[in-house]
Amino acid sequence: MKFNWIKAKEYKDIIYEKMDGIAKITINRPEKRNAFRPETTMEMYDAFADAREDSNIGVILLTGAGPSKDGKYAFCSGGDQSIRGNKGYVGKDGVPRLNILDVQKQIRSIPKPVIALVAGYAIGGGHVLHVVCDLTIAADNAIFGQTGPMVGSFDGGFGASYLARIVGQKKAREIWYLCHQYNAQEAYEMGLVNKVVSIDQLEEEGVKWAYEILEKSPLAIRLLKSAFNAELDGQAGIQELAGNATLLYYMTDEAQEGKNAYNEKRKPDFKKFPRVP
Ligand SMILES: CC(C)(COP(=O)(O)OP(=O)(O)OC[C@H]1O[C@@H](n2cnc3c(N)ncnc32)[C@H](O)[C@@H]1OP(=O)(O)O)[C@@H](O)C(=O)NCCC(=O)NCCSC(=O)c1cc(O)c2ccccc2c1O
Repeated sequence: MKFNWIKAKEYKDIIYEKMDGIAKITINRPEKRNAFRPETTMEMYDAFADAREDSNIGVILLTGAGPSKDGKYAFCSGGDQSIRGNKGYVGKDGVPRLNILDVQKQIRSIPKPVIALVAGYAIGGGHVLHVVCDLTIAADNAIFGQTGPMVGSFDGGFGASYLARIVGQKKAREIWYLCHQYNAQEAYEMGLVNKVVSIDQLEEEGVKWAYEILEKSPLAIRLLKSAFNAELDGQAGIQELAGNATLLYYMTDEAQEGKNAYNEKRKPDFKKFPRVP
């Protein structure tokens, strides 16, 4: 099915579109299996920030452009090794960066579900990208794996610890120590993806899941996301959950009384608010 995506902003390395409450970010470097360079990552950060700020957007899809000229698909093959320096990935400004880590944190903390739509390779830092998304829908041609120990890298953050929460310690260690590749069915069986569909159904399925989520209570979804994160993310996770508690508290008459009293230069009257058991 063809959807009426509307371009939301012009970028070089990504395509950013919106439709009916859904934002879609597509990494668009198919000739490099959608490997990211610092500019790609900066654009992704900017687009995710826009999707966060846009109150009409409730779900974000993250995917990779394809197929490339040789007919192969990729979600993302991680950091672009051709511009990797000795302090990170070097962009046009000559500055080395590992700024995909900022995007990982952003995906986790954005108070809206992010769904990875994976066709073809999700490898290395590209694999970690789908891992940090709330949900993953895989095409039947999807291939998953880490390459770090083969190419002189590793992601000891979410790429290791959150992966282990998803597939278990033994499997996560296997994935990183052996650097094998796993097909969509194997990924489904280890709980790494939520569903496997045919390649021509991938976007349709992602949009269907997004529409289903959009029908649900936005605050309930927001609170659930921060609740799922809180346990693993330590102080940062608790901050997110607590921020949502503050958001809800601000909506109460009790909190309004405090603010109004301050602005009206009077003593607040909190006595009228019950202390529920
Ligand atoms: C993804 C592949 C398994 C696909 O294999 P296939 O045989 O289908 O395709 P080719 O290998 O021929 O690739 C076609 C074409 O694309 C280029 N390419 C593919 N991936 C990359 C890449 N990551 N960087 C640069 N270029 C890439 C390839 O060179 C070909 O170009 P030609 O001009 O020769 O046609 C296979 O491509 C593959 O294994 N790719 C490498 C995967 C990889 O090792 N990725 C990096 C892992 S490390 C990482 O991503 C990483 C990034 C970070 O920012 C971190 C930050 C903090 C901590 C850790 C980080 C981290 O680990």
